[in-house]
Amino acid sequence: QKQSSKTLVAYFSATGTTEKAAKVVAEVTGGTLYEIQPAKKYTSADLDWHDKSSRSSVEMADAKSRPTLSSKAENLADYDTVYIGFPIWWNLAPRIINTFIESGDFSGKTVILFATSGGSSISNSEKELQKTYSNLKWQKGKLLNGATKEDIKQWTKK
Ligand SMILES: Cc1cc2nc3c(=O)[nH]c(=O)nc-3n(C[C@H](O)[C@H](O)[C@H](O)COP(=O)(O)O)c2cc1C
Repeated sequence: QKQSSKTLVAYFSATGTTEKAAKVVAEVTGGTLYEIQPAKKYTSADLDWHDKSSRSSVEMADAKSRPTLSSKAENLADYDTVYIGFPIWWNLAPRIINTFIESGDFSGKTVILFATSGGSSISNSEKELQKTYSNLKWQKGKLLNGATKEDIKQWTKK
């Protein structure tokens, strides 16, 4: 178990889809699964993207929004590869992903994104995070909509 502790699979999931993908990523990489949890869980009203005043809309409209984590991020020192998974919101990563990245020391670690969405590709979310945190050692991420365990195995091998 010791050598497998080198990969962390951190994910945020509001409705469980990204969580399913994250579990497979952790399984095939032998990584440690870690849920990024907001201090205040998102209700379905919070997730209503048709409502401009819903919590998710307000957060996504504000690039500086940093929703609070329920606990301090996992001790990153043990890991050299960190996968970060999220649902795509507004063609971006939810702001809590920014909170997570800013709460830990990722220097020297390989950071790899994955996401699920209703159809949007990961490109814009990835581009924006890579631009904001240009000091990190990024490796190409992947949209895992409908990905099988075999697909994920092939991708994580690279
Ligand atoms: C607030 C909000 C905004 C969303 N914006 C997008 C979007 O821009 N593009 C897209 O393809 N899907 C969008 N979705 C759909 C989610 O990305 C998709 O349902 C995802 O798989 C949910 O993952 P989860 O169950 O892990 O939370 C949005 C969902 C929510 C709640």
